[in-house]
Amino acid sequence: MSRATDESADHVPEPRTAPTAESVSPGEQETPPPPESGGEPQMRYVDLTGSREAAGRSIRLRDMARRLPQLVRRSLALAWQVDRPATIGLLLCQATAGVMQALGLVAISGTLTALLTSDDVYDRLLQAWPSVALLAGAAGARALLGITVSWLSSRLGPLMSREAEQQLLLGCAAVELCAYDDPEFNRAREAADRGAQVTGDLIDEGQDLIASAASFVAGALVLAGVNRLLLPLLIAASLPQALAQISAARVRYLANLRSNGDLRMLSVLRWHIYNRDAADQIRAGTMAPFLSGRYRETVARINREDRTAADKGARMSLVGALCGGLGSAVVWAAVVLLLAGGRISVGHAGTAVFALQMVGQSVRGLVAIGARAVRTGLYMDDWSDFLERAGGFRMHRGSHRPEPPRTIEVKAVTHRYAGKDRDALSDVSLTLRRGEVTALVGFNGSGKSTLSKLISGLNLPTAGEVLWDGKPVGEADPQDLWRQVALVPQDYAHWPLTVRENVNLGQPTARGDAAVREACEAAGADEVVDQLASGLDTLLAREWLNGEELSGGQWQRIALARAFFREAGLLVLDEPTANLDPRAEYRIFQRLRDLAQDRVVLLVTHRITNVAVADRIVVLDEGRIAQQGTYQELSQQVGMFQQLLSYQVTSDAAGEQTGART
Ligand SMILES: Nc1ncnc2c1ncn2[C@@H]1O[C@H](COP(=O)(O)OP(=O)(O)OP(=O)(O)O)[C@@H](O)[C@H]1O
Repeated sequence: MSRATDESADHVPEPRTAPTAESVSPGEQETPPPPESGGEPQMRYVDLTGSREAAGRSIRLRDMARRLPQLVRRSLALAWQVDRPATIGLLLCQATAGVMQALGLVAISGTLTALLTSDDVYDRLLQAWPSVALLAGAAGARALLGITVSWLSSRLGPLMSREAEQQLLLGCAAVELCAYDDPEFNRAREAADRGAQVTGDLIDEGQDLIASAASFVAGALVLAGVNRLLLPLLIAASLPQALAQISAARVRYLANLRSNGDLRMLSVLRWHIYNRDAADQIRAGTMAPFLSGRYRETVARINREDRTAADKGARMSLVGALCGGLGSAVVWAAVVLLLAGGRISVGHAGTAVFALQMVGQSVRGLVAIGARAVRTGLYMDDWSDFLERAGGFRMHRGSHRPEPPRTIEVKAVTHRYAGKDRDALSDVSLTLRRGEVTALVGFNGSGKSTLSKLISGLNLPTAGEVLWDGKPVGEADPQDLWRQVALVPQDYAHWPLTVRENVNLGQPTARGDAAVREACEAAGADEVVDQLASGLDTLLAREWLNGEELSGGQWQRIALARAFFREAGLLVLDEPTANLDPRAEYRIFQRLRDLAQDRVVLLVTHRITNVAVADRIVVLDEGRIAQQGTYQELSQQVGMFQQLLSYQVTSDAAGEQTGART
C-alpha cells in the first residue's frame, strides 16, 4: 500500500513565485564568497534560518515518535476540511486493511498447522481449505482496499494543496504593504509557499504511516501469540537499521539545506532566462553564455553537495544493513531454537516467519515514511505559522468607513522603510483639497512616490499622521479606504486579462461597457481598443492563444483608463504620462482640471513644464518639503523649482536643436 519512496523525501520544493527584487532581500544575501577559480565574486543567497534548520535537527527518532501522531491527526483534520466522505472512507479502508492483515496471518498459521499435523493428504487438504479460503479472501480484500485508499488519497491530495494555496493567497492579500520590504516576511512567505505545495503529500504520508502501523500491530499481535520473546527481539534487531536510515535522511536533508541558496539562485536565473521580459536584452546584450555559465557553476555546486551527501548516506545505510542482517540472523536463530526446544509448533514457526517479515517491513516503513512526514510537517508549520501571523504583518486597522475625502491632511509625517538607516520622508506637512490638483516634484529618490503611498493609505507613516477628513487612515477599514482611491503607479500591472477586465479590474458597474468605454476615451485608450480585433474582449497576453500585446504607451493609456473608471474620491497619478506621445500627454493634462472638480487629485511628475495645470506644487528634496506654491510663484522664486525648470527647459531646447539638425 505504501507509495512513498525514500528519494522523494529529499525533494525540497523551490519557491514558485517569480523572484523579485523584494523576494531576494538584502538580509538573505551572504557577503560575497571568495572568488571561484579566480572569477568575479558571485552573489549567493542563503536561507539557513528558523524552521528549516529545525527541520534538519528534528529528524531524530525521539522527535519523530513525538511528532508522527500529531502529523497523522493534522493530515486527517485537513482532509476532513476538504472532503469528509473521502476521509471517512480512507479511515474505514485502513482499519479494515489492518484487520485483513491480522486475519491473513491467522489463516497462514491455520493452513500450516493443518498441512503439517495430519498424515493423510486428503485430511490435510480438507482441514486446510477454510484457512486457505480465508487467506485468499483476506489478500483479495487487502488488494481492493489498497486500490481504494490510493484512489481516495489521490482525490484528497490535490484538494488539500489547492486549499492551502488559496488560504496562503488570501493571507498575503491581508498583510500591510510594508511587509514586502521586510526580509523576514519574504522568507516566511516563501517557506509558507513550500508548505502549501507539500500539503497534499501529507495525506499519502499519513496513509502510509497508518498502513505501516496497522501491519505492525497485526504482525506484533500474531508474533506475541506465537512467543512473547520474538517481538522485543525483532524490534531490538531492527533498531540499528532504522537509526541508520534516519541518519542518512538527516544527512541528505541538511545537504539540501546547504544548497538552498544555490537552488534559489537557479530559480532566479531560470526565471530570467526563460521569460519573455528579458529575452530581447539577453540577445542584444549577448548574455546567454554568461547566464548559462553561471547556471552551470551553480548546478555544479549543488551536484557536489548532493554527491557528498549521497556517499555519506550510502555508507550509513550500508552499516545499518549489516547490523540489520546480524539482527535478523539472531531473530531467525531464536525461532529455530524455540522450534528445536519444542516451545513452538512447526505451524507456529511458519506463522512466525511471515509475521517477522511483516513486522520488520513495517518498522522500516514507519521509519522511512516517518522521516519524510516529519519534514513535510515542518514545512506545513511554516505555512500555518504564516497564516496565523501573516509573517507578523497582518493588517490591524480600524473599522471606520471613509466617504470621498474633502481634505487630506499630512501632519508632520516621517517615514522610514524597514532595514533603511535614513528616513525617506522627514516631518512633511501639507493639505490636499477636493477640487484641487496638487503636484509633487523633485529629484529621483526625493520621496514623491513614498508620500503618495502614505496619502492613499497603502503605507502607514512611521511618525505623524495622514488624516482623511480629520480621521487617521490607520483607523479606516482598508478595503473601504481603497475603494476611494484610484491609483496609477509608476509600475502599473499588465494584467493578462481582457481589456474590459484590465479597465474595470473585475468590478463592473451597473453601466457596464458604457462606463468602460467612457474611461477609455478619457485616457485616450479608445484608439487602442478600436485597433484590437475583439475590442474590449481582447485578451492582453501575447503568450496566450488569441492574446494581443500592446506598446508601452498603449499600456499606459489602459492604466489611466483604470483610474478614470474608478468612482473614487482620491486620484493619484504617479508619472502618468512617462510613456505617452505629446498629443496623448496633452489630452491627459487637459482633462485633469475636469477630474479634479469632484475629487482630490495628486500628481507626481518629472514633466515640470506640465505642472502649470496644478493648483499647488510641492517640491520635495531629500524627503523634506523644499518649496510650496503655485507655478507662477515658484517659477519666480530662486530655489529648487527654478532649478528643475531650467533643466527641463534646457533639455527640451537641446532636443529641439538636435531635431533641427537631423
Ligand atoms: N520599498 C522600499 N524599500 C526601501 N526603500 C525604499 C522603498 N521605496 C523607496 N525607497 C527609498 O525611499 C527613498 C524615496 O523613494 P521614492 O520612490 O519615494 O522617491 P521618488 O521621489 O518617487 O523617486 P523617483 O523620482 O525616482 O520615482 C529612496 O531613497 C528609495 O531608495
